Amino acid sequence: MSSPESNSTDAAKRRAAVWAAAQIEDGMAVGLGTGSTSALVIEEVGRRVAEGLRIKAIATSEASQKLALEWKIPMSDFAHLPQLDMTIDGADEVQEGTLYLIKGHGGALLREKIVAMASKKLIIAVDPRKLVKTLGAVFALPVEVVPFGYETTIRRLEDLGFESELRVTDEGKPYVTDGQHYIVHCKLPQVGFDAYEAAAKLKGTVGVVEHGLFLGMASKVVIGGLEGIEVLEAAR
Ligand SMILES: O=C[C@H](O)[C@H](O)[C@H](O)COP(=O)(O)O
Repeated sequence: MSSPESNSTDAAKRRAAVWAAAQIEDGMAVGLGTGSTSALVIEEVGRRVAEGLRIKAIATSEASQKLALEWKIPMSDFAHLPQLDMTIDGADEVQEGTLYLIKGHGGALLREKIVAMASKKLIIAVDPRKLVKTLGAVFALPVEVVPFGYETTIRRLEDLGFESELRVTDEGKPYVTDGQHYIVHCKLPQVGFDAYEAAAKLKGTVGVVEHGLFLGMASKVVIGGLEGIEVLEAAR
């Protein structure tokens, strides 16, 4: 049986998802995110498509692609859609004020970043637990690495000051992403942390494919709540 807390979190996610899906207009090319909140967005988009909304979409993971096809959402790819009007995705953490994000605990950060970069707008749908004052307050930062030599890549991430741990499955095997990479969870320092500096250091580390810091990318963050929603806009 689910607890009252998980019920209220689910209701909050759904409110945020419904608002985000309502931002899609007829004829748009749309990126579909990954995770439990994005699954609710896909469900809502599927409902709107069944009612006649005409869109083309690109998914940020194999799981979201499968779900979108189950909902009969017309799916496409970057060979046919050079640019997307909007991507709707979730996040693990949203920093208050800056709207900087940590993403990737669903293992999809690389495709999520590629899709977000190809979108005019990135709308993030979350429940209130995701709002933080400092990035890394709750979650470690997922960093996608090449499997070859991951042990030495982890050592270099540690040398940069990030306490790092390989993500493993319940069976104790390395977690493998859709892109056949591994994920390393890096603890972010909570004092004197500079997100852009950290992002540059991570990008400059050989063996790192991409990291889950999404800085200056979110156009809007919609937070579902018990009563309704709140929409935060990025200061531009
Ligand atoms: O890789 C996964 C994504 O970044 C998700 O958007 C993130 O983990 C949030 O997922 P959820 O909506 O399930 O909390």
